[in-house]
Amino acid sequence: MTRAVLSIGSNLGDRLGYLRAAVAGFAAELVAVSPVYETAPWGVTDQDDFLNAVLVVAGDLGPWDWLRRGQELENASGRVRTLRWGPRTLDVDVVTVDGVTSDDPELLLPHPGAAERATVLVPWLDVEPDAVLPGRGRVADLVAGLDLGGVERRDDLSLT
Ligand SMILES: Nc1ncnc2c1ncn2[C@@H]1O[C@H](COP(=O)(O)OP(=O)(O)OP(=O)(O)O)[C@@H](O)[C@H]1O
Ligand SMILES: Nc1nc2c(c(=O)[nH]1)N=C(CO)CN2
Repeated sequence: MTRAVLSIGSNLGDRLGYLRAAVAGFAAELVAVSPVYETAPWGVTDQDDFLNAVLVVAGDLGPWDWLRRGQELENASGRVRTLRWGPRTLDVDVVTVDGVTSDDPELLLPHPGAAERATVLVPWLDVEPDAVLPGRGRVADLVAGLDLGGVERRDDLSLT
């Protein structure tokens, strides 16, 4: 049994529909679903805004199973891999799995970008106010040090 925090995002096509498909894909393991945020793109800034959310999941699956399930859902969304950090129908990142650390490039844990990404930490904080990013500290403290401009909660959109 493991518990994982997943970051989901979309900025191409039916963004909310793709996020809902990700939620459906983890329905049996869902512990919590965050609000939806509309977020300005980081990395490659010349692309459309994303919708981002965070899922907490738990079940009889290991770290690689969470990754593979996420990749299956990305593929099912018709995701085409072009540019790094470029537009995508669905992205599923494994942020943490319990206290597991991994330096395998195919599954880096905790996700190395998470500590700097308001698009991950802000929705995570909504569902787990006491969350800790292993090795980096309390999510609330990390969020306090970030620029939250361009991260707007969309209470008119729901994943549940
Ligand atoms: N924690 C992780 N979650 C998801 N994919 C990971 C993780 N660690 C490594 N990877 C690998 O990253 C690759 C997918 O990268 P992808 O193209 O989705 O990156 P990205 O989402 O554009 O960038 P970033 O990884 O910075 O969020 C896959 O090969 C996957 O195996
Ligand atoms: N706002 C936002 N920007 C991004 C995102 C994302 O999920 N949200 N994902 C990216 C590639 O992983 C690149 N840029």
